[in-house]
Amino acid sequence: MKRTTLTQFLIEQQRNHNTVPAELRLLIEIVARACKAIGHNVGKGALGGVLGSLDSENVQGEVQKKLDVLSNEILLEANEWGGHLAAMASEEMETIHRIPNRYPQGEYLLLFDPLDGSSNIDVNVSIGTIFSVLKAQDHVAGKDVTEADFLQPGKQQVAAGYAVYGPQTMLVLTFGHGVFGFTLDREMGSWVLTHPDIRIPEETKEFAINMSNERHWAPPMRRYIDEALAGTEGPRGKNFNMRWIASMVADVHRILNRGGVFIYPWDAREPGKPGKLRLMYEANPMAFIVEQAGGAATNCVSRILDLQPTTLHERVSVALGSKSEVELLTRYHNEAGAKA
Ligand SMILES: O=P(O)(O)OC[C@H]1O[C@](O)(COP(=O)(O)O)[C@@H](O)[C@@H]1O
Ligand SMILES: [Mg+2]
Ligand SMILES: [Mg+2]
Repeated sequence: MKRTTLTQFLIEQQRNHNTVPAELRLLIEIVARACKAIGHNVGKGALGGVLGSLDSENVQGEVQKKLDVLSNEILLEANEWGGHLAAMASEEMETIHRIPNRYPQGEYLLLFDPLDGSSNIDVNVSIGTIFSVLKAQDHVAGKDVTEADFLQPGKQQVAAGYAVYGPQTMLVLTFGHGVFGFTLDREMGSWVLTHPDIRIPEETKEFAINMSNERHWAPPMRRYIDEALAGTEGPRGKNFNMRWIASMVADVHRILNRGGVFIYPWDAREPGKPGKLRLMYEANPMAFIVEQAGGAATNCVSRILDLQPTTLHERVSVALGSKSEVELLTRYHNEAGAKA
């Protein structure tokens, strides 16, 4: 079997589609290398002293795990000098991180959720890293990048991807021409293309949602799930299965491979907050990947990739996966005049 490594794949993409200029290729290779290092630390577990929490909280008031901080540092350090970046933003940092003057400045902006699924770290369940790449708009050499440069709708992403640290370590990427999955060959240390052109099945009988929040949901959300739970006797006329890993990366990875829908909706406990997940680090990159795999992604009302962000750490409701299901639950919200 012919083995295509990540480097070979990226060079081919550059030749065939002209979507991956050399600078972007280098950036992705550096992110991939950082993910390899994060995966290595994840794999050490208790032996590496990487489990457990720190005393600190991140900007969203969440207690930081040791691996949240370590993964953030690995990504920052790896990308500072070689990533053709103007600046980075992370779920774990209050403000943007400009590339220090001593390093060459580039034209890209990198955003990441360094460690997704933090609650699963200490119980040895799949976790991941999510990232998104934008171009700095009107970037003028020497001008300081600001937070405003990051506030671009997700449809302007030039690349997005995630790494999943599970039974296998995988990297899934899009540049806007399909979705490609690479498995880490742990002996050789190289990413090998194992899932070319991932497509999400259009129809599904499986949903992923945290059911413990049901009593707090808006009526259209309850309608959608109630109808699925009614099974063959209900309006959907079929039985549904449920899965919830509590790592978005792992749930989305399953959906990419066998279909399904992932939902983290608005709920009434914090009515002023649109949802739990972060638009820039979680929803946008995953929405780009899911659309590129033939699925759909909305905030239950409209397309995620069209949303104009107003702040770096903005939250959003998320419904993504098999197209027909996302369209149905989005229609229920729109018919009920629900707000996103
Ligand atoms: O704990 P809950 O409500 O099930 O939420 C799980 C969700 O929270 C997240 O863990 C948030 O990600 P972080 O670990 O990066 O904060 C998602 O990955 C996941 O889908
Ligand atoms: Mg996350
Ligand atoms: Mg995180």
